[in-house]
Amino acid sequence: MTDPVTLDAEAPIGEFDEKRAENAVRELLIAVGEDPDREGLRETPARVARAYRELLAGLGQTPEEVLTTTFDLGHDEMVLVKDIEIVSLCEHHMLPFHGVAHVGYIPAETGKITGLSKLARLVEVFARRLQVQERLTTQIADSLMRILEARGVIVVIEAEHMCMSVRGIRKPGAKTTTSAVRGQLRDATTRAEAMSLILAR
Ligand SMILES: Nc1nc2c(ncn2[C@@H]2O[C@H](COP(=O)(O)OP(=O)(O)OP(=O)(O)O)[C@@H](O)[C@H]2O)c(=O)[nH]1
Ligand SMILES: [Zn+2]
Repeated sequence: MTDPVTLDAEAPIGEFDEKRAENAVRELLIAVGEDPDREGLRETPARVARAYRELLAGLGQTPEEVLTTTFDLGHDEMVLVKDIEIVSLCEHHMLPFHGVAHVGYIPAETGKITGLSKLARLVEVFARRLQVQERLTTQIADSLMRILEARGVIVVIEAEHMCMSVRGIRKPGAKTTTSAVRGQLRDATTRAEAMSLILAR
């Protein structure tokens, strides 16, 4: 069985079986006391299956696929994209958590950099899976280090978890911040500079 915590960033798992997902939703409707054949629910299993296919699309993608475009611009200082909106599904309740990711890196000495949109695509690859926020943060950071051979990486994610706001403890508005810092960005001065750019509004 795949270890969910160390889930290999390069290895997408399983195919999405839409028919099976539909059947499961139909079962769930029956389990909660609903009639899946009533007018309003007739198309619901198919809709929910399509929604999950979309929300979990990252399971079929690898970070290598999206970080293909690289340029050699000779730029060797930090590149930071802020406020990348994310929606992911928490693996404990399969409820969304949503917020923003800030992704920065110091390119390799060769100046190998990627397109700015690719950083947002990379975030999507990992967000569109069943996740915990910590692992999402780590996987983005580690794949940038590995694939771009970056000298340093910082990833900060701020998110609100529906499982904490609409059920359970019911604390809407509570935000969780996670960070992953690698390589030269661990240096106190560089890290402080990155954090001040991230926090600047
Ligand atoms: N560390 C971490 N915890 C998460 C994340 N998403 C959800 N959780 C937490 O996972 C925990 C699961 O706890 P359990 O006690 O097994 O489940 P539960 O009975 O539904 O817990 P409550 O939410 O406290 O009602 C909860 O504390 C959630 O808040 C995440 O991304 N990271
Ligand atoms: Zn949860």
